Amino acid sequence: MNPITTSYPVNEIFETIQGEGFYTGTPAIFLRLQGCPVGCPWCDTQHTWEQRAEDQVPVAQVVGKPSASPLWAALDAEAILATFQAQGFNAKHVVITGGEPAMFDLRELGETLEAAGYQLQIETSGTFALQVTAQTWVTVSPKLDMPGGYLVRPDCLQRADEIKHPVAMEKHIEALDKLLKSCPPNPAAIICLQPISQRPRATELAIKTCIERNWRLSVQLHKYLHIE
Ligand SMILES: C[S@@+](CC[C@H](N)C(=O)[O-])C[C@H]1O[C@@H](n2cnc3c(N)ncnc32)[C@H](O)[C@@H]1O
Ligand SMILES: Nc1nc2[nH]cc(C(=O)O)c2c(=O)[nH]1
Ligand code: SF4
Ligand SMILES: [Mg+2]
Repeated sequence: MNPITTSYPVNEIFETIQGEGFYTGTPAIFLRLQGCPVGCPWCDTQHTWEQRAEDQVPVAQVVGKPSASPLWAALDAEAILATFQAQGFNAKHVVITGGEPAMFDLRELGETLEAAGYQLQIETSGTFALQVTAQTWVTVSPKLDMPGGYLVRPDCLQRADEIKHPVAMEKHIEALDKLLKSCPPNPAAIICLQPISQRPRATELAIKTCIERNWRLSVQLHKYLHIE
């Protein structure tokens, strides 16, 4: 008898260059999962917030479809791997994002993809308990005081390989300082500041603060390059 397999709501699968954080510049397959209740007002992917039954489609419609659509397909780990292979993707780095991918148990997916030679990265807000393989690179982009009312979990910050904080104003740096003081992160975690929506003042603030603190700048390279 087959064990029960986990099904994931997939909004998109595409191959591009990782545009954010530590792995910026790395060819990567993006797996975007549908659904997020956190509600960041400036979120790039608001089309992924709701998972509606009427938006479910066959897999063909989430591979290479226009990116800002709420359509999703239910795929298990084997179907996701088969899609990567059928597309002939070259990248061996897989970024699982969303939406909020930490709402799902990603261990079966991770084990399947790692067995096929892929390395995984998760992009998460840190507001749900992580269910990822030990080898998964964890990028936590903490979401503080967002409309959904979710709290950043100390266990996520301790597991983070990278903390990538979106900033536009001084108060966002202060909020990060307060968070890192109250919930000490993994001491090896790399800290990046990511300007919100390429705003010039946000970018200047991020550059200045990164130089002062010896943190890294993450500029969403894909937006400057006009690629997905
Ligand atoms: C769309 S989120 C999806 C993954 C997860 N929900 C999260 O927030 O980390 C992926 C990354 O994009 C960042 N992001 C979203 N909208 C942004 C914006 N307008 N400007 C800069 N970064 C943004 C998030 O902070 C996160 O690091
Ligand atoms: N190129 C590219 N890099 C990214 N890094 C994180 C992304 C995301 O939406 O999570 C993203 C994205 O949407 N595109
Ligand atoms: S947690 Fe991530 S996907 Fe959810 S609203 Fe915020 S940025 Fe968007
Ligand atoms: Mg994006």
